[in-house]
Amino acid sequence: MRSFLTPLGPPVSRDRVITTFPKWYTPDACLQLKEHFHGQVSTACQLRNTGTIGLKISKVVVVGDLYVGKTSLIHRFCKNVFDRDYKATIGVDFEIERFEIAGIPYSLQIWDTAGQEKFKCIASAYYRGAQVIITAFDLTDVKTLDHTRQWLEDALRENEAGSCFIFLVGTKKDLLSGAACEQAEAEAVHLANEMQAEYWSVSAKTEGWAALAPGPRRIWRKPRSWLSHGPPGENVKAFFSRVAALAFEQSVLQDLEKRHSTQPQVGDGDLIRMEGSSTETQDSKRPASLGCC
Ligand SMILES: Nc1nc2c(ncn2[C@@H]2O[C@H](COP(=O)(O)OP(=O)(O)OP(=O)(O)O)[C@@H](O)[C@H]2O)c(=O)[nH]1
Ligand SMILES: [Mg+2]
Repeated sequence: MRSFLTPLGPPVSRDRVITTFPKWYTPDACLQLKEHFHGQVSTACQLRNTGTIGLKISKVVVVGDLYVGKTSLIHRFCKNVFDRDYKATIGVDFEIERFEIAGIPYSLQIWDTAGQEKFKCIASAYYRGAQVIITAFDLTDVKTLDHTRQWLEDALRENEAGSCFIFLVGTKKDLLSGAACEQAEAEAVHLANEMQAEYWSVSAKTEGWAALAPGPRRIWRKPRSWLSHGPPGENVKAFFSRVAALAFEQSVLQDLEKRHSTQPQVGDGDLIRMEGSSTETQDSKRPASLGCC
């Protein structure tokens, strides 16, 4: 099927290609339990009938207290780096990440906002038009979890109710283990349900094979730390893939619905034109978005 269809833009890096629907972190606090793309979305993607979605950039805003690790989370995903030194974000910053989802190009514009009170009014000016709101807190600091309610309220004030996907993200997972981690996650899952958010625990710090692998001549085995921490930036890539897939699917469905509602219905006009009854074909009457080129 793909071979005779025109490619939509330059290819993206391999680790930004999403072919199967990414899974939730915990079924106890997730936005959708399903494991596949919506049937209509899969069909539209196969036929490349996704309208302008391939050109669309969805806005994601990341909010939360200062020092919780918002910038670190974004930098781990977009640049695969981790900086131990704290440099407060002043106002806002953003990164654009390109994906290919079910064969269709798709981009996220990820807005990193300042957690410091003195920058709050600058940052809040950028909340509008978000398709995804990520509220971040530090798993080792319960105060920051309490504050996520307020951050979310502020972000929602600038957006239409019910129009955004909400995520609650516990950061610095590497600093907690065992019962302490379970306790922190249980509290967060409870709050996520209250907020109608999906919950994820992540670490921007965990290093992968690049830092842990022995010299190039020796046979490299999966480092022991991977067993508990996984690859670099535990859950970071999985989390953003989930964000991208949910936002993408919603965009395609909205686009299909919009196009369906603007299609002429039988009986809409004065006459029902029979096929071949006029020199003007039905195709020439279709809205431009349904054309093949
Ligand atoms: N151990 C550990 N430290 C982290 C992690 N993520 C961030 N940090 C550290 O936490 C500190 C704050 O991180 P930032 O990402 O700058 O925090 P921020 O939320 O962007 O802060 P503001 O920009 O002031 O709102 C830095 O010293 C980071 O190195 C993590 O996953 N694990
Ligand atoms: Mg920051």
